[in-house]
Amino acid sequence: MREHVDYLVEWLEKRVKDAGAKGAVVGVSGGLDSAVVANLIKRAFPNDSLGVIMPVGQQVEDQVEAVDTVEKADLFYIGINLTDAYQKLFKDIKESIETHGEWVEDNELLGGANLKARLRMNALYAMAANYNYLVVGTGNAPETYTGYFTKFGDGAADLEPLAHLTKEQVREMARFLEVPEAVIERPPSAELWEGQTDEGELGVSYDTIDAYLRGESIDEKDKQIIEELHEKSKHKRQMPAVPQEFPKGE
Ligand SMILES: Nc1ncnc2c1ncn2[C@@H]1O[C@H](COP(=O)(O)OP(=O)(O)OC[C@H]2O[C@@H]([n+]3cccc(C(=O)O)c3)[C@H](O)[C@@H]2O)[C@@H](O)[C@H]1O
Ligand SMILES: Nc1ncnc2c1ncn2[C@@H]1O[C@H](COP(=O)(O)OP(=O)(O)OP(=O)(O)O)[C@@H](O)[C@H]1O
Ligand SMILES: [Mg+2]
Repeated sequence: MREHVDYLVEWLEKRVKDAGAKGAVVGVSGGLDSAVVANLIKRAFPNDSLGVIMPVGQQVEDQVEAVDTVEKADLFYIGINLTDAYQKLFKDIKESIETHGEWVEDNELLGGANLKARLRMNALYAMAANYNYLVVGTGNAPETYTGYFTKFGDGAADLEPLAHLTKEQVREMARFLEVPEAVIERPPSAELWEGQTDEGELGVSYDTIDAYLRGESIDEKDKQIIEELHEKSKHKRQMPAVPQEFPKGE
């Protein structure tokens, strides 16, 4: 594990240097993936790394696991409460649509959830621009494969050091990095609405997706779910589609 961590730390250092940047920033949620990235960027850039805690609907100090994560990693951090920004933007969008068109109640929950993720992305890029840092994402292999992230939200980053790791490997790395035990044991959640868990929403467990990605045989029903999620989310792993050049003379 030590070699793998060293490899990722060196990879981060090289990518940041090649970009002409000074360091790295990550959003820290109190979950496993961002805890690992927080520790990696602290190792790579001891004096040029930043964690950002961005609650919506809570105070920064109430994000106990996130605060514990940055404190244990000795990572410099900034808290920004995005509650007011989120509520204002959500209300303005909803009122404008209601005035000029039709608000679709069924899409409200997911639309609001993705708005939170994209607001965090905005804050991270503003931080990165201020400090001349790169934004480091926290996507792991099962999330990337199934498209379980908000396009241009938490899916928007300059570097993705965990993209090749199964959830189990991320957990092992977290143990090696001495991430707080409470963070390692929390059920993975996007926390975009009350009671949301990744596995509840995906309909399949990370253990099963990990096994699928390792090439092991899994239940046919689970395989179908995973392959469907992968196919439906193809657009999230590609650049936006562009038309072929308009043929000359037509
Ligand atoms: N075929 C296609 N080609 C090109 N673009 C396509 C498209 N289909 C949809 N789109 C576009 O993509 C949009 C839908 O994608 P998106 O906005 O991402 O939304 P969507 O995939 O519907 O939702 C995001 C999912 O990721 C989960 N999530 C989000 C954030 C964090 C975490 C976490 O684990 O922490 C999880 C969230 O709970 C939810 O299940 C559409 O509104 C449309 O604009
Ligand atoms: N309250 C928050 N403050 C700062 N960043 C956040 C917050 N909530 C989500 N994020 C960012 O969005 C990312 C995606 O969330 P996701 O739930 O996939 O990862 P995680 O919380 O780090 O780990 P887990 O999947 O185990 O919950 C987080 O890693 C983090 O970078
Ligand atoms: Mg989480």
